[in-house]
Amino acid sequence: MVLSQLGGKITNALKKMANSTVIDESQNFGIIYGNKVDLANMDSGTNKRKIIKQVVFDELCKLVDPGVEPFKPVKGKPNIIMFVGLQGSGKTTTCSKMAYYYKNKGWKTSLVCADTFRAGAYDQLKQNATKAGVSFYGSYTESDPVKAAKDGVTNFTIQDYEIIIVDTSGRHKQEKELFQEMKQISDVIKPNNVVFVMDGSIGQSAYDQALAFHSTVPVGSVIITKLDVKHTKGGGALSAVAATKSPIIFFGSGEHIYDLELFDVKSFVGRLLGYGDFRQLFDKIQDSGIEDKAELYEKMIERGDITLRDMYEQYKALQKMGPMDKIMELIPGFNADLLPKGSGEESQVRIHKYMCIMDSMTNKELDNPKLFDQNSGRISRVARGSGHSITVVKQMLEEHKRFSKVFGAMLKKMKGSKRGGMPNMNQLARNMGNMNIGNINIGNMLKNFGGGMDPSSLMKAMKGRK
Ligand SMILES: Nc1nc2c(ncn2[C@@H]2O[C@H](COP(=O)(O)OP(=O)(O)OP(=O)(O)O)[C@@H](O)[C@H]2O)c(=O)[nH]1
Repeated sequence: MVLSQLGGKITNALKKMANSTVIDESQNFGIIYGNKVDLANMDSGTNKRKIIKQVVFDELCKLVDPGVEPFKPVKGKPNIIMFVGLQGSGKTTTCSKMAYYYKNKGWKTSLVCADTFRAGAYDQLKQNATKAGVSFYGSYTESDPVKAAKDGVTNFTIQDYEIIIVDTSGRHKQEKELFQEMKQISDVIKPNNVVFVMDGSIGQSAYDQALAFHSTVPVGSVIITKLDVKHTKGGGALSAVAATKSPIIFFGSGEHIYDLELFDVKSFVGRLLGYGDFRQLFDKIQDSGIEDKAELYEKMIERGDITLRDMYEQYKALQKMGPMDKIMELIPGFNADLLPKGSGEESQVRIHKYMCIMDSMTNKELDNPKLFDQNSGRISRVARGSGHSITVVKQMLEEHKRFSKVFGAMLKKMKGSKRGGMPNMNQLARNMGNMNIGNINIGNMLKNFGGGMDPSSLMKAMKGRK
């Protein structure tokens, strides 16, 4: 059976199983659990579904994990990373995302354009390098990709760059010449890691394509792109791992520079089987720094009030976590289809606007928003200073009032209560009925979690997965 079809078949079989009262052994699982589960000889009280689910999960994890340590760059020396993949797989975009990732982790990072084939590749990578805030090398006039790659790598090596990412042109396995050229680039720049980029929606051809690349250059890592695209589960990832015997290191979750997620085998398999992804969610929350703000929250609880400065800090953390719709998709059981299309983007833009406005306020105003009620001249001044209209500043202040009303009530309840006084989701949903982030209604969103769950158990559940 083609490996890429496996994920789909298993998911369907599990769904059938969930809807039936009797387990039918012909339901496809033989391929996965083989002789690992002896259903016939199990006690009648055994939860067979649970056991099968676990075995399927474990076996899929083994298929996605080749048992090879992923490449780790070494500090203080040039780490040359060469990207290869099919045309349109998302190579150029992913190179830039990876550069952004390493730059943010404090590595001296650069991008080299060795795609002299596709008109526009140079401009695309150069613009992305600017967005990512990393150095760029490329040439409009050089038509030899091997020379472009060599010059770029030499240029950055002598300047002590630690991460040098080389983007090459996309190719199909039929294109023998292009494959030869890719090999020449690899022979000349001697990459420490060759990354094979694969579109997550690719079907049956995944195995052959991956093999064609791996037999020409020493692929050491795989990145699966476009896992955010609807109905894309990334079953082809199993084929890519099988063909290259290399670990998947990241996956692409959108078109933006920050849409690159560290790959975790269990999370991925859970996602493949439709279980949601607490691990990713927890990592995002941790990266946002929200957890380091214990002191800030204690002060808020003590005051039972939220200032503009507190709101600014919350926005800052939200911005780091990325668009809201992407975060919500990671919550198991949450139906992301209920969110309006583009809602995540819109909320990011709005949050950015509001933060600019708050940047133009004085410390006194940030700590005491009531000052704006006493003197409307302050609103005009902030509008002028931030480059936004008076209407937008007023909208922002209204948003703060709503925010403060809802959370202020919650904070008052939390003060002095036994388990931190966290209300359950239904209570929160009622309180937040009027609140929006961008065009996402927070009240509706929380109702979607189901009333039984409370935020503190959510946090515990997430931590349990760590
Ligand atoms: N939704 C989504 N789109 C992506 C992702 N990664 C890349 N893309 C989009 O896929 C398209 C192709 O990406 P490129 O980076 O230009 O592809 P490429 O592999 O460099 O293309 P060639 O140079 O022709 O080989 C672009 O529209 C990207 O924005 C992803 O993770 N999610």
